Amino acid sequence: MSSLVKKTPLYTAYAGSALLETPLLNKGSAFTAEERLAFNLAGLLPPRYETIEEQVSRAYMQYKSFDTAINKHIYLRVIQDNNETLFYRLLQQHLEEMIPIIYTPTVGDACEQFSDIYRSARGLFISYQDRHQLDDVLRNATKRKVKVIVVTDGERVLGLGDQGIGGMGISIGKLSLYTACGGISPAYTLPVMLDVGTNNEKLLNDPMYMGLRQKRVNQAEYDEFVDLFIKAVKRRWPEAIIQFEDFAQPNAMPLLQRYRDQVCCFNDDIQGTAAVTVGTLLAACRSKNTRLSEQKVVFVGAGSAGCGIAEQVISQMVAEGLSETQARAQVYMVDRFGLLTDTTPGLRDFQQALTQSSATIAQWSYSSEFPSLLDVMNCAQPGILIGVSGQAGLFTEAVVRAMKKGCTTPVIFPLSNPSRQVEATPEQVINWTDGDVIIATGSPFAPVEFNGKRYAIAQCNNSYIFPGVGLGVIASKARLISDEMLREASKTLAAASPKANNGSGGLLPAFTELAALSKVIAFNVAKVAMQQGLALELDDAQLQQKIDDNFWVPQYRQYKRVSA
Ligand SMILES: O=C([O-])CC(=O)C(=O)O
Ligand SMILES: [Mg+2]
Repeated sequence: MSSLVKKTPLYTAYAGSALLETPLLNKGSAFTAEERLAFNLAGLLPPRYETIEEQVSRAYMQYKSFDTAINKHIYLRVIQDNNETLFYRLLQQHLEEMIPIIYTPTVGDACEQFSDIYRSARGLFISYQDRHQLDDVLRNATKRKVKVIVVTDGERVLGLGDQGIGGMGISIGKLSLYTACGGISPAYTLPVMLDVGTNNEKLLNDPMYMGLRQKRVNQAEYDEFVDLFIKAVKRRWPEAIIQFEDFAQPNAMPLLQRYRDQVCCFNDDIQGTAAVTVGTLLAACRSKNTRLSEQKVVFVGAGSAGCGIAEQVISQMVAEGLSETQARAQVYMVDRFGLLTDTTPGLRDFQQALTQSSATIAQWSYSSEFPSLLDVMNCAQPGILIGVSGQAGLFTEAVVRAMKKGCTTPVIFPLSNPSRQVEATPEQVINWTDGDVIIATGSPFAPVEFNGKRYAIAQCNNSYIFPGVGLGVIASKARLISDEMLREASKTLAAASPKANNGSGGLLPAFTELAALSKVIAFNVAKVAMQQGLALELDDAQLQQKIDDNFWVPQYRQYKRVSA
């Protein structure tokens, strides 16, 4: 492994039970004889010295003893809160099996049941009531040198709506992937939950609910609070990346626009999802010997995520040679009232440039006020269908069959998370297209057998993008995260597609390749940041060295004691 394995000892003043209770430092039974002596651990641990491999075997045996995904999740979180090195070593060895447990889909259940399954503290819960003491709150964080913050207000968690304080689950899950797949040391990551109340009645009436028991604060209070938070972060950790996660539509885009030129931040649901989707679309088009600019693309779900992807698709079409007008004419946004057209009332500002002209649809035959998804399939005959609606079942048999009639090998991405919110299951899509389809989902799905053929289901999830982008930003000390940097991440992902490169295999690399892929994404993204004058100036060898130096591997270091 080219990553740096730190051979130098780590000096710490922690000792005795305090050392065992510090998850970043705890080694449990792996503390050596000398360390047990030096750190006053005698008698606090069973006498046998174990290696991390032995600890992993026990932990895996225990993991296997749990029958349900949520209990496996709870168990892994307990290990994480007890011994982070062991947690990541266990994860590294069983990555494909455990990612769906610590991340989507199980993390959705963990968010919904957050207060019920709560075990111990992690990250920062910053409530609206703390707004005048944010510097103190940030100083209380157990991590001193924070490089990545994933912050949510829990208002739109995956496709599950307002989960209030339960949103903390998604911040924790994303950061676990930053470490497992992007090599960011857990010592540098901080999950944050901004608790401004919840409008979820079920939570407000739940005696177990641990968040503020009030309705969400009003818009002016909210904006002021978020602003105080961003400023406090800027004072405490000026270089930290702030990843906005699972904010509801009315806040997601405005917050991104307000802060993206001031602080090193991005919105994972808008920009991360757009980057992974465009990358996966490029791979799909390449494996079909076509170009994105030759396709008509239909989106179901015209929220900030759908519109964010649509704008990136348009940029890509323009980069391939279309005029902007041509590109926009090839993109169709459908929401619950039907196709967005220039006569649709009440459009949000980010939807306005994504409408179809009434002149185009005047030639269509449709019966309701605005063309339905099925009408769009029949009349526009798109080659690509993308679901970001958060609504299960919207890709009906009629819709998929109509699409198949109008094109060869449709590209269908039901992306809503977690699995139960998916617009159609891979099995349905494969059945309704007689197996002639390129498919990717947002949450993981098992391979599908159809007519003796096995279809691997690519997981088009932003986890292909953010760990590598984060690593690149940290390694190059980039000040901001530009669209060009994210576009480079998409291109790098597309270039790694086994199916596009070899004609067979998965549309996207396996999750087990993610650490290696993240390093390549980091390198390419950092190069773009440098070209744009946003980062340190490094030559290729220096940059690679920085990436390797920043790539943490889960191994115990030797400890030496310093007096407190
Ligand atoms: O967390 C995921 O799996 C993808 C994502 O950002 C979302 O659905 O909000
Ligand atoms: Mg999200």
